[in-house]
Amino acid sequence: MNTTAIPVARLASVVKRYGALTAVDGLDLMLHRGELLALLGPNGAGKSTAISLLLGLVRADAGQVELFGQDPQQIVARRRIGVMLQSATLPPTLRVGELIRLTASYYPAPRSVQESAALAGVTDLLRRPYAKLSGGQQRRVQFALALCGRPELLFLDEPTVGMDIEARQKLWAAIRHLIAEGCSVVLTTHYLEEAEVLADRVCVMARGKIISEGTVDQLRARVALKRVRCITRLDPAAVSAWPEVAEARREGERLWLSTDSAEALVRRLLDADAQLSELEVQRAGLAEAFTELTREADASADPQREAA
Ligand SMILES: Nc1ncnc2c1ncn2[C@@H]1O[C@H](COP(=O)(O)OP(=O)(O)OP(=O)(O)O)[C@@H](O)[C@H]1O
Repeated sequence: MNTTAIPVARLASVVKRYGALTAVDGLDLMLHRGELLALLGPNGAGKSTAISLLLGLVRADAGQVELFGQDPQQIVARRRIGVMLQSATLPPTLRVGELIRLTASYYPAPRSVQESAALAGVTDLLRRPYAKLSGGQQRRVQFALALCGRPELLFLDEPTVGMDIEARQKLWAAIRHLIAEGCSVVLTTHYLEEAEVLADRVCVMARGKIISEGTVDQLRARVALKRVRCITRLDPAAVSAWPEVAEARREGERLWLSTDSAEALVRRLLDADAQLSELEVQRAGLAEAFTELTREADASADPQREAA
């Protein structure tokens, strides 16, 4: 059998309910080797539940869940993954080096402690007790633990929360290194910039379903919004009432506008303020695309989902 053709992870028509609440509602998701999939969505969209299903931590009420073509509760499947969840409880008195050595011992062909520490940028912390580290340092250690088993699939649930920008960029570089080695990654994040920098594919979830899927560029293109910026005396409250304007706000001396009809808006702005200057028109970023997509999903929401 050609094992490379088997998806690394697969959810097919999966449903997960908590009482009357349907947290995951007929979800289809496929991850291939060497791919980084970013799961985005507002709080409560079902991202962590989807990951818990793939990790075998919760059982689906309906549908199929597979890791490397197997039940995620099989130990052989679990030995091929690395996990960094939102909250980690680790023995506080152990030193970082001891934690990495202990975690690596569960895997058949782990990286050395030195290699794991270097990849996660924690070499200088190896002799420090875990409990004495800062939040951002603990997050980096958790990343070292996730990668020390040389996983083929890495789950990163909000990995860079609490990290400063330098630590975040180092972690992004390490993730790219792992991807280049053939590792697959499922990433959830609220930092859209993170998905923009790393993701091959983005799935936007809302209310337990995928509402949009594609590359960052495809998602941007699907939402026709453009961003218009200028220096003007016009009042954002008045401008936001114009039909061409989706959103208006002032930042310093600049007016920021989102629009799906940039040409008409620019014409109207120039008519309304002859002194207007430094006019710029750009495609929307992932942040705007994401807000717009989830707003559309909310507008067509099924009121039965949260019938609890
Ligand atoms: N163990 C549980 N018991 C009851 N309800 C739960 C449980 N876990 C999750 N839920 C509910 O399921 C829904 C989806 O939650 P989930 O944590 O998967 O969302 P999320 O997209 O990961 O959100 P966030 O971005 O806030 O982490 C939410 O309404 C949540 O309250």
